[in-house]
Amino acid sequence: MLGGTFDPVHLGHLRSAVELREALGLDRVHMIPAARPPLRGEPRVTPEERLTLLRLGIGDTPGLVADPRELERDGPSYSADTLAELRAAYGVEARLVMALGHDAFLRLADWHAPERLFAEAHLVVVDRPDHEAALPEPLAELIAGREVEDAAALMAAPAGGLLRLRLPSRMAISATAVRRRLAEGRSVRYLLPEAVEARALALGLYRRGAEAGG
Ligand SMILES: Nc1ncnc2c1ncn2[C@@H]1O[C@H](COP(=O)(O)OP(=O)(O)OP(=O)(O)O)[C@@H](O)[C@H]1O
Ligand SMILES: O=C(O)c1ccc[n+]([C@@H]2O[C@H](COP(=O)([O-])O)[C@@H](O)[C@H]2O)c1
Repeated sequence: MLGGTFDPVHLGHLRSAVELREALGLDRVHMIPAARPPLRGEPRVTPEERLTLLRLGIGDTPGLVADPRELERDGPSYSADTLAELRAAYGVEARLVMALGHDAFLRLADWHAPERLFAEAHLVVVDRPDHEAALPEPLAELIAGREVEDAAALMAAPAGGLLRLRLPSRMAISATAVRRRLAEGRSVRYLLPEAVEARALALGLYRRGAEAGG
């Protein structure tokens, strides 16, 4: 699982998903837009539009799946609930991994039922440029004893481990910077997949003064 607000999806997300799949030998990566992301304000664009952009971004990429399941639940989009659904779908023996960037990882202790995340899945933390910071104390306690050295050690069990990964193509792309550029009418070429860029420009998504929801 690679969950995100995806407001909008960008090449940093998509390249990370491809490289995660390769590094861990995953059958597939479920990219799951958060309908109502728990720890941030309302996204600029509706969940349905963010899902449409994600589908366009993934296109026919092997092994990447745009997964709408969080749009089908009410209330905040808690990852613990999403992982429980994936666990029920794949069974107790499956290796389940939740991937997240280092910036999101730093807030993990504030998430809903963080211990449940480790009961359902492994956590893989992906390095992002410009996001190095010391771990807060509650997070250090939460992950104590969970960290493993490499993908093989992680995949020896169905859940419960933590691996930090530096993927080959670390990309300093953020959705915040993409939204700012679109608001200012500046180029987003090579930050977004072409089809996502084309739709964002055609609909005037993220344009200054545009309605939330595009
Ligand atoms: N360039 C990137 N490289 C690796 N991981 C990333 C990158 N951008 C985002 N992620 C990770 O993908 C997940 C979803 O990210 P999100 O949709 O919040 O994008 P974002 O670029 O961080 O957005 P924003 O700037 O709006 O906070 C998070 O775990 C985040 O850390
Ligand atoms: O479950 C939670 O409490 C929780 C709190 C914050 C973030 N998340 C998830 O983490 C992913 C990245 O979130 P964000 O806000 O960085 O886009 C996305 O799938 C969110 O639903 C989940």
